[in-house]
Amino acid sequence: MQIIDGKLVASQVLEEVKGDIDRLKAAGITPGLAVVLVGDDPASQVYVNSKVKKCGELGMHSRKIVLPADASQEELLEVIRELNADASIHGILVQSPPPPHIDEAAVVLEIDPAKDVDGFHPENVAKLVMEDESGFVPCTPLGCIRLLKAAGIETAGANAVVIGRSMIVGKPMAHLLMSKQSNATVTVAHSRTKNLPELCRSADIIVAAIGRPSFVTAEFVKDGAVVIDVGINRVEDASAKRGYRIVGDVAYDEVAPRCRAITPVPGGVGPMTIAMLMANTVKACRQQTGA
Ligand SMILES: Nc1nc2c(c(=O)[nH]1)N[C@@H](CN(C=O)c1ccc(C(=O)N[C@@H](CCC(=O)O)C(=O)O)cc1)CN2
Repeated sequence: MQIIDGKLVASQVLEEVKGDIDRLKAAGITPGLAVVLVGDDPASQVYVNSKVKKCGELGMHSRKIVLPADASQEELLEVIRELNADASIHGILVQSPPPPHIDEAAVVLEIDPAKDVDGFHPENVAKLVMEDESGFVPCTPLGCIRLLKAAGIETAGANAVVIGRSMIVGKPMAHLLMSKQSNATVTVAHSRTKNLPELCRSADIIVAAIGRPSFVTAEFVKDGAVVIDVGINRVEDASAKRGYRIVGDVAYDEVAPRCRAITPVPGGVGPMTIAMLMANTVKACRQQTGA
């Protein structure tokens, strides 16, 4: 059984990205990312700070904009319009989830698709479906594909089951797996899917992105399957330093012995999200500057 080391693969991606940034800077261009946070959700604060920190480590320009939890939709849209017009910013993202009164779809529509490094804008969604590589692909599924490649997993002809149909992971993941780059046969499962354990047992590759701790148990997994765990769930644990533990959507201890390869949580898909965000920002910078 192979444990796919997301920290290692992320560091390799970041090394490549750093080389690209150094070359852009030598040509007088500094890639810039703007990260917008609405509210004070502790997990979102951690992710936003990690993104800004990573920009600094790579020598990229960044702007962190924090709006109060009661900021209006119009205030947020105004911030995005300003960032769309800022030539030093090549990538823009609004940390998800925003507070409930914010219409996230409308916010995404306001972001210039050329700066939409999260790949959430309908123009980029269409490009993903049409396999137009000029678009931006959401960072987490892009990271999953990179992990499969790094682990030497053959996707062509494989039966893949993606559990979860979110716009941020499940749907884009399904498209990436069925694309001509991957050539897998894909089934998307969700909360209303019948006989889910049986369906998953037919899969060579399972991508768990359902957001429920330890949901995928050994009965879901056939011997020799590859399991990619996208879940990042906080579970209370008084004995843990932070008072909680991060667990995935997969019951790792019982599933891992059955697998050909599996991603752990933490240290699997999570670190890839930020690495692919940096890669998307450099791609956006290149496209906008022609460099
Ligand atoms: N606008 C966006 N919002 C959100 C995205 C996104 O891609 N764009 N993804 C997630 C959160 N996320 C980045 O934003 C993210 C989640 C997890 C990790 C990570 O490295 N996790 C570690 C564990 C971290 C911990 O211990 O707390 C791991 O799995 O090893 C990075 C980024 C939702 N929102």
